[in-house]
Amino acid sequence: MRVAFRKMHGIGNDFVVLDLRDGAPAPTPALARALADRHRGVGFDQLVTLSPAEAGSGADAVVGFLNADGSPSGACGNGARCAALLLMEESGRDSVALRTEAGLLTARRASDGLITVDMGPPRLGWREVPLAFEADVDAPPLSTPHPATAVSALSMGNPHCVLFVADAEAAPLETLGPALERDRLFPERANVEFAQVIDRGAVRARVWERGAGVTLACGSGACAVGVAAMRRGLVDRRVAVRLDGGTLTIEWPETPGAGVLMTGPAATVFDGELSAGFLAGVEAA
Ligand SMILES: N[C@H](CCC[C@H](N)C(=O)O)C(=O)O
Repeated sequence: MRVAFRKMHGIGNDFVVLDLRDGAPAPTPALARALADRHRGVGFDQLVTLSPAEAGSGADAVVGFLNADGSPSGACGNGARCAALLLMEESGRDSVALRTEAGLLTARRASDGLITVDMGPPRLGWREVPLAFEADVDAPPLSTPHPATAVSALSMGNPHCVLFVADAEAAPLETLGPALERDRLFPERANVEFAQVIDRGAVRARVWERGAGVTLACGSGACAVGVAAMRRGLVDRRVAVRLDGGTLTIEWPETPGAGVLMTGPAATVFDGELSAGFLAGVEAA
């Protein structure tokens, strides 16, 4: 069996894209983990799969995401931009629709070669995050001690914990990230963002991702940071979220039910094909 893939990234959040539209089998968590290995595999933060969309569903493809540890993710903003780029290049169109676990997401070309994805509305109920028990999502009772002045929990189709800190550069990502990811408040674990408001138009944020660890960027995390800061009245409804790998623009119109618009680049690195030996090694393990 030949398994072709495409390596892509969005401001350094990197992906292996597997096109399953020809009926190829879905990757197992073991294949994801082997592929994610940056020495013995290809290396990625998330594995992105493209599957055929049902006729008449309005979607161009069904897009799925697996983390480097093999666990599923309901949403992935940077991966959605990359999937959209692939589908736009293939079809020659300037807008596409992706069916994801978080819903039908529309993506379109923006100026300067960037891509905007409507990530859908944030989910702000405690059950939707989800939290383990009923609690205020704007003051979630974390068990893990932390240096934040304010905390917000919310879902963009995947769970996020946004911690507002005075200095994002000094945030202990490597130690607090994994502790907060597995805080008992989060039954499905959480992505963790340390956010420092710079001014009404900019936030500096650093990310520890559920199932992937420190990443250079996280699109859904940038949306979560933007939404949390907007809900607290700390920034305007359009904000630049500066991540380690680059900047995403997050806009959340005030219209009721509006989705969060995320704009940023997407890039193709190379196309490749997995060797029979690699696949056999995963099977045998
Ligand atoms: N890098 C992704 C998010 C991955 C989230 C994943 N780590 C999870 O388990 O929810 C993004 O650009 O939105």
